[in-house]
Amino acid sequence: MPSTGTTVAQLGERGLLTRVLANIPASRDAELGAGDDAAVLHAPDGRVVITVDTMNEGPDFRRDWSSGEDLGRKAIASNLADIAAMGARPTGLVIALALPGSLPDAWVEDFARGLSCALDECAPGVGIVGGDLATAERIQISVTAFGDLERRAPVVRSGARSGDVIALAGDAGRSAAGLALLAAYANDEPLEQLRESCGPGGTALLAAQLRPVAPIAAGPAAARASASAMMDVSDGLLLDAHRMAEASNVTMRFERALLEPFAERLARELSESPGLPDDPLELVLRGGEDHALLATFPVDVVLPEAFTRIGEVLPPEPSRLLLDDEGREPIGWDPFSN
Ligand SMILES: Nc1ncnc2c1ncn2[C@@H]1O[C@H](COP(=O)(O)OP(=O)(O)OP(=O)(O)O)[C@@H](O)[C@H]1O
Ligand SMILES: Cc1ncc(C[n+]2csc(CCOP(=O)(O)O)c2C)c(N)n1
Ligand SMILES: [Mg+2]
Repeated sequence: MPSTGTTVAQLGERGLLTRVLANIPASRDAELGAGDDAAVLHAPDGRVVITVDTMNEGPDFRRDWSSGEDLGRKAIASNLADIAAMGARPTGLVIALALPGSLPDAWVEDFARGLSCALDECAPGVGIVGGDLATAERIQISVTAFGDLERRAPVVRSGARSGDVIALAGDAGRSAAGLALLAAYANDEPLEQLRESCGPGGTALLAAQLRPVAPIAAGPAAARASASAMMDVSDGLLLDAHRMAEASNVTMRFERALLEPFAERLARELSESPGLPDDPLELVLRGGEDHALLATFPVDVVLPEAFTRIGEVLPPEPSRLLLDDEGREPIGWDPFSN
């Protein structure tokens, strides 16, 4: 993207809207898209699934690590994962952006490209139906996403039953491994150099952190296959599974042998980045931001293609979380204590 050297302040709200609106896809489900006071979205099921999530420069991302395109992609993955986690099909999004006046306009075009590419790749036909522009000292990105249940019941966190299989669609620990690489090296090395020194495996982990890809289609697939409970894993497998276990009043037991392939993949990808981190299985258990789908299914169900079995649901025990027979604490990401 050739930079014209123009800033957001020079472009102004109108100019910015023209730039942004020119580059974002429309939604197949929009009767009226962006451009008026509000949008009109179809709700074929009659019920609407709604979620909102905010990313703030500083606590949630750094501009020297994430490009505009990275953040556009991450905003789509993290928000559509919440819609998918209800078993719903995404129908549209609205995006509120607060930008510093000094931000180059190329950043905004880059961001819009990230939105479009991620939508094309993981939810074709879903688009941005509106948004809001404001100014702030640091970038804030707030996304509201909508979804349709297609006449199914929502797949809630409280539906896990003793005897169910626990399954995962998507990555575990790879995004956190990418963040660990950034934290360990990126202050001394430019990102390009870091990509070279950590090899293709490390580069893939950086991408998992900066541009996570969520298995959006797996959400409705799980619902069609009678998933009993589901959520996206944003704060870490143990912490999010603990939320599901509490809501369902069950114990979730993960099998070490079934998680080992995730840890082995991580170990391979980290092999050219010595000194990092100590135990890949701990990253699999505690790492957040992969936006994988954690679901439970009755034991006789054939798991949808995207899902891998990782454990089983037990009746409530003193420990809500077990790794084989060892009790585990719900340790993961908490935005207020990190
Ligand atoms: N400010 C708020 N007002 C009302 N409800 C809230 C507020 N913040 C969070 N919640 C609700 O609390 C629940 C848990 O929120 P949390 O952010 O942990 O989960 P989530 O929405 O799945 O997040 P993630 O984006 O990390 O997947 C959600 O149902 C959310 O709507
Ligand atoms: C610069 C920088 N600092 C920290 C992190 C880690 N981080 C941010 S949000 C989040 C979990 C999901 O958040 P939420 O629950 O709000 O959706 C995590 C693990 C990062 N990626 N970049
Ligand atoms: Mg969630």
